[in-house]
Amino acid sequence: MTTSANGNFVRKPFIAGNWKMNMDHVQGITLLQKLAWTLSDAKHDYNRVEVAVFPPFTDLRGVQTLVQGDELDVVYGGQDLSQFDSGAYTGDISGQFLNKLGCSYVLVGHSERRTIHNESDEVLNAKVKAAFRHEVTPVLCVGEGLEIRQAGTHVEHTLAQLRAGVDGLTAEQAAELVVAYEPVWAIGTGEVAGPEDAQEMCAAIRAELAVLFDDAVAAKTRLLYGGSVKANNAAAIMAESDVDGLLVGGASLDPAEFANIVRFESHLVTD
Ligand SMILES: O=C[C@H](O)COP(=O)(O)O
Repeated sequence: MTTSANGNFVRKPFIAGNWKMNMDHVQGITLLQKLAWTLSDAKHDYNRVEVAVFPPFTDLRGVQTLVQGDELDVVYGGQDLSQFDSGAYTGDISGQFLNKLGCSYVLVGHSERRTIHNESDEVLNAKVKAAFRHEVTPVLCVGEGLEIRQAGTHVEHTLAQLRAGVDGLTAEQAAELVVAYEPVWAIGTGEVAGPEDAQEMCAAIRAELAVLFDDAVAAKTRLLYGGSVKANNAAAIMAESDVDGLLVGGASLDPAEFANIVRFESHLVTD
């Protein structure tokens, strides 16, 4: 993350927990309550570091009720949305429904959607646009698999996904967008891309946004890293200048561990 002379962050850090297909609606409420209590005890400043959770769809109404009832500062979002607004699309969820549930964000093109559900760049671009249509901020996920990493074409591959995902967006939308770099080989495997790998890709994504839009957009778009993030590696990754946040999977299911990731600043090594 980049800080200005007064110590404030240039872009507000964004720490997000993707629960994936874990936590039914009862378990989800308990997890969120424990997270909120832990952060409250630690006097977490939500104005300084934004905290988001991405529960399964079936948990969202309960999460909304808890967030509203207890006036929590945690924001939340869906793990996917339809590229369509309504109609005969069995099993799909409209961005309008997410908006109505108070979702601030929605994941688009998570690697598990790209691989297991074969979602194409074209469909993902339509989903990004659908999210904006319904005033839900998309978190566009990009990243390479192991073979591409080993072939050394990971930057080119990931930038191609980025270009396809943001095609047709306005500069204003691109500045609001969040992009998550997730090397697929580092997801849920315990393999962590090093902070320098996260920085290499985030810098490349930012440079590409400057080409596709302009420098002002590139300076505003928040870029996340995701892949086996834990409390013990979060601070080092967040210390990289172009990394503005973390998309956390497994470790977000443990409220104490996730709260420690959110509080990465307390683990920063100072000279
Ligand atoms: O959405 C989160 C990423 O897929 C990372 O998952 P992970 O932290 O379990 O590796």
